[in-house]
Amino acid sequence: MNMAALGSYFLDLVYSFTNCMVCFPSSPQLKINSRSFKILRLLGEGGFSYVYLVQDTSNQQLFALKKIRCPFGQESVALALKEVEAYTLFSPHPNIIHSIDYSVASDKSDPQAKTVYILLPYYRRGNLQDMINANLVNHTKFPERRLMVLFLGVCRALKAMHQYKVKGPPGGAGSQNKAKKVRKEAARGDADAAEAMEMRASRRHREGDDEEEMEAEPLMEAEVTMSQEGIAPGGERAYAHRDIKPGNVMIADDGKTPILMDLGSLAPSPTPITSRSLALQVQDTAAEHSTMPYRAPELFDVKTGSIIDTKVDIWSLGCTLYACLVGKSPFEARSEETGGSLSICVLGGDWRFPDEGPQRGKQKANAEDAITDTVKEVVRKCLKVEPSERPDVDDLISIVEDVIAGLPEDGSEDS
Ligand SMILES: Nc1ncnc2c1ncn2[C@@H]1O[C@H](COP(=O)(O)OP(=O)(O)OP(=O)(O)O)[C@@H](O)[C@H]1O
Repeated sequence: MNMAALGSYFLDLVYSFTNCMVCFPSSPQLKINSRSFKILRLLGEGGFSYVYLVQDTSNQQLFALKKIRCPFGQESVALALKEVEAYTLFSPHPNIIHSIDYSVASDKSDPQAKTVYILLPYYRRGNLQDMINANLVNHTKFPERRLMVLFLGVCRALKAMHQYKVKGPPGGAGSQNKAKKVRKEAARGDADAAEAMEMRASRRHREGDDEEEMEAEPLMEAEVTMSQEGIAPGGERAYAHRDIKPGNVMIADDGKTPILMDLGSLAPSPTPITSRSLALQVQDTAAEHSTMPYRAPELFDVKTGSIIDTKVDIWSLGCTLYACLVGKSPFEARSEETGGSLSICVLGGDWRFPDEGPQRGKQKANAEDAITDTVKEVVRKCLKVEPSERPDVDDLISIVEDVIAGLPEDGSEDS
């Protein structure tokens, strides 16, 4: 790692420790496509990324800025840009995050290293995991109806992904040619030219003078878009999110609308597992992208001849709903209880609600803590070890709508 990269890495590390910028004499600033932002604080971090709260210096508007380090050249840039592409794919959707702008910055002293910045709307209420944590600390729980309405929103976001309809070529042939050009440039290793084009496109988009063209602008040698090749406009091209978990569901400012985020793990679906090497590759990708306590059993031990499809998300939804009801994933809960490994619990479908099993009598004592049977049934349906026994997203939506219709209004609608 060169000195500049080391310096930037160190700064990120300091931010992550301090989680606050006030200890610096003045707030650091950065520019995304000639627009200036003041970095206010670190919101969160993932494997190779940091998410900052930033403020547009021209109008004080707040945004979240995801900074993805790509130290390994074109391949890691393509991966980060795949995430950018995913943000534009489903936009606009009320329950899926969209990106506002992005840019790729070069490191002057290391031509290999790049940093991808993605500007996102800022959700001040945090995510479902933050709400779960608050419930655990305050000994409170989600009002069931409100929870199921949130859950329904997540299901609707997934419907848009699982049943994505291919759009026509926006921007026409011209922009398709540009797409090819950037791909060629990137392939030639002329990443700076590709980058300059992306930044110009981004600027045009922001200024609103060429929105169509921006939509069609190539974001990368795109796994996501390329997977649509050969499918006529209007035809279905399913995608699986592959990392559904409470931490990836933000809560909009109205307190009622869930926003599915972190589209970095999005992948075309289904994937027929035609060889042992593909099985291992899919398993490795799952280990990298899908959070273990929420990961479907078929991804722990990928079998040659099987098909991995969108049912992996239905499993993760079941785990997410359980976590909202109980405080942690069903398999974390069970492996802590039994001392067994998490993967064995997942593969065996070994989980239960806290008021079931040997402790039942004792735990049932507090009727207020009881989870409504119809809500439990939603979890049970999603957590079938055999993927084909899980409902698809349409079935799940109608099940959840029926459950909501049968639930009493929550006492106080906490906004
Ligand atoms: N738009 C946003 N508004 C507010 N907070 C956000 C936003 N985006 C991300 N965050 C915060 O940053 C954290 C990390 O974001 P994100 O999940 O996108 O990063 P990641 O590197 O992909 O992490 P993961 O390891 O979970 O995949 C989130 O859990 C959340 O707390």
